Parts: sequence; structure tokens; C-alpha cells
Amino acid sequence: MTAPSRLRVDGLTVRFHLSGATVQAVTDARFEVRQGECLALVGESGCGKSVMAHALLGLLPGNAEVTGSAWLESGDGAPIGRSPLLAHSTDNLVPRSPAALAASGSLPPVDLVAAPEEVLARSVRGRRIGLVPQSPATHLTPVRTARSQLEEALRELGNPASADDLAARAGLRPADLDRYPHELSGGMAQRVANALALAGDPWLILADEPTSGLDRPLVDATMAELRRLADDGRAVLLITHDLRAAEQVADRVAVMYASRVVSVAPAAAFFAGPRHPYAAGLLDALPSRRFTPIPGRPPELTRLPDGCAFLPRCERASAACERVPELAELPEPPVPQGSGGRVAPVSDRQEVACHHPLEPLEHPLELDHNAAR
Ligand SMILES: Nc1ncnc2c1ncn2[C@@H]1O[C@H](COP(=O)(O)OP(=O)(O)OP(=O)(O)O)[C@@H](O)[C@H]1O
Ligand code: NI
Repeated sequence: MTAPSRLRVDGLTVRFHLSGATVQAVTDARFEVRQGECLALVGESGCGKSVMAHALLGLLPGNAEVTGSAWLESGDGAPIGRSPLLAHSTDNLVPRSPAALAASGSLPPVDLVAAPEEVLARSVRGRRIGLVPQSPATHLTPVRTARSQLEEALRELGNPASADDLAARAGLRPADLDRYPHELSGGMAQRVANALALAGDPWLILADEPTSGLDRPLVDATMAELRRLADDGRAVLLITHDLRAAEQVADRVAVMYASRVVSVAPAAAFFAGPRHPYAAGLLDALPSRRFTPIPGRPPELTRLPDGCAFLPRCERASAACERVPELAELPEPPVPQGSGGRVAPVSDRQEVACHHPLEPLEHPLELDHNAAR
């Protein structure tokens, strides 16, 4: 039996306490990311995506109150990549004997919410979770070459691999490493940042808006790189409001609205027929689709309503929506006509938090990929 590594987020809630107000930044979030897949987390600006990412990394400021759980479970047999660069250190959090751990190659699960900072710093950030930063160029230290920054990261993480090896895996030539950040093109800076994120051979890659400010070819290259990391056996959590980028790379898509995860769906089913009205609205807003924005604005996170936060913007709302809908798997979609009675596979099922979900064929979207690409 081999268990894949996965991140299992359940009931994750983040509140910022300010004088006179509480920001409900993340509310009761539930989702999973597994080794070998890319989960895209999408949603409008300010809905709580980055706060979620920072909560997972233990990087929130002192006025944040985090509850719920986020279990990081390193699996026991599915190897990452072709040649793992690093034997994970097992000197902490060890309820089992080092020999047993060595035999299984796994680490004990860690709850990122409950774990002390010392554990996150020593065994999680960089080692089990790699962060691809938002703007690689500014993330790099300007006065040192890419090589010296990579070498330092490798040294700190106890990785015996060479900077050249790491760079080659990220698509860089040794000569590229001898450049200073200002001598790197946007694409190369992105690759250096990717190489840095991989310096500790983490199995989970967290990329928060890795393509903001990049032009389309660079977005495409970055998405291809993230796809490769997932295909290589890592888990990729991509945070973006670029639905086109998400469509290029994601296996599954999670949608956040006003601090809650309101939809989790396989990417193909999501883009072909979203079941949550807000998700349908997001897709309709795309220039390559109907180019029709959702009317209205999301609520303030300091004043969230008691019921469904999308209610005031939703055409389908009813009295039932005064109650917050739970995220739940929708019943099996009806058998499409002409399918010869084929029943939709479980993997096509969508989870939504909605009292009035759309039927799968109720919102057919003519996909115009030529316009989108
Ligand atoms: N330290 C903090 N104190 C108080 N409120 C905060 C703090 N950090 C973030 N917030 C609030 O939490 C909410 C969620 O912010 P977040 O950065 O997660 O949004 P986002 O979904 O990542 O948006 P974007 O797509 O613009 O990056 C926002 O209302 C933001 O103002
Ligand atoms: Ni953000």
C-alpha cells in the first residue's frame, strides 16, 4: 500500500482582530491537494486567497486568529520526481523510530495550524512546502548572483545537490546562474525563483499569483512549469485570479467567495458546466466567453451576512439562502442524451456550497479556445 502525500484543509478559519472590527478573511475552508495534481484556487481580489496561503505557511501577523486544521501528510511510497534531491530530515516530530521512518520514507503528519513556529521553520517551509513568490524579480536579492542565492538556499536546507543540478531542473543553464537579478529576463527570474522554491525538495508547491504582471508567453511558460512539477509527483496549489491560467494547468479548481470555499470541482467539468452560480458568473465575465461581469460587489469581510454571502448578487436566490449553504457533493449529474446511458464518473462530480446549484447542462458555455489563446 502506498499512500500519496496530501494537504488536507478542514474548517480552516482566519480572523484578523482590529480595534473596533474583525476581518473574517477565511471561513471554514475545506479542500484537499494531492501529490501529482494541481489545484487552482480562484476568486476575486480580497476574497481571502493569500491569507489562506499565509495561514498554511504560518506567516500571518500576530493579530490573526487561526482555527481549524490543515494536515500535511507526507505519504509513504510514491516517490517525488525522478531523483529526489534530499533525504528529508527526520529529527523532529518523530513518534515512530527513525529506522521505521527511513524504511517507509515518510514523515509523520503535521497540522500546520497547531504546529509551533519552530517546527514550521525547521521542517515545513522550504522542505515540505515550497513557495513560488508573486514577483520573482523583486524576491531575489539584487546584489548577489543567482548562483550564490541558490547555493545559500541549498546549504540552509541541508541539500547536497549542486546549484547547477537544481538550475538544470528548472530549465536554466549554468551560465545563467552567474548573472545578477537585473541581468535576468522575466522568464529567467521566474525559473530562478522556481529553483529556489525547489531547493529543499518540497512535495507541495504553493504558488500565490506567480504570474501577476507577466505577459502571456511568460504566463504560459510558468503554467507549463507548474504542470511539470505536478506531473513529476508534487502537489501544486496555484492561487490565481487568472482563470485562463487555471484552465491551462489545473486538475481541479476551488473557488473562494467572501472568505469561503464555495466550489471544488474537476477542471474539465468546472469549465464546461460550473454548478455554482458565482462560478458560472466568474466564467461569464471572461472576455473569451460572454464578457458579462457579475453585477454588484462582494460584501466587506468585516460585515459578512449571516446567510449566503452571494445572495444579493444571485439570480437564483430564495429564502433558503438566508442560511449559509454547506459545501457538499452534488448528486450524480443526469445521464446526457446520446451518451448511451453512460453514468458520469465520480471524478466529474462537483462540490458546491449553494442551495440552488445549476444543473450541469443548464449553463452551457461555448468554449472559444481560439479567442482565449
Ligand atoms: N494583516 C491583516 N489585517 C487585517 N486584515 C487583513 C490582513 N491581511 C489581509 N487582510 C484582509 O483579508 C482579506 C483577504 O485578503 P487576501 O490578501 O487574502 O485577498 P486575496 O484573495 O489574496 O486577494 P488578491 O487577489 O487581491 O491577492 C482582505 O479583506 C484583506 O484586507
Ligand atoms: Ni492575494
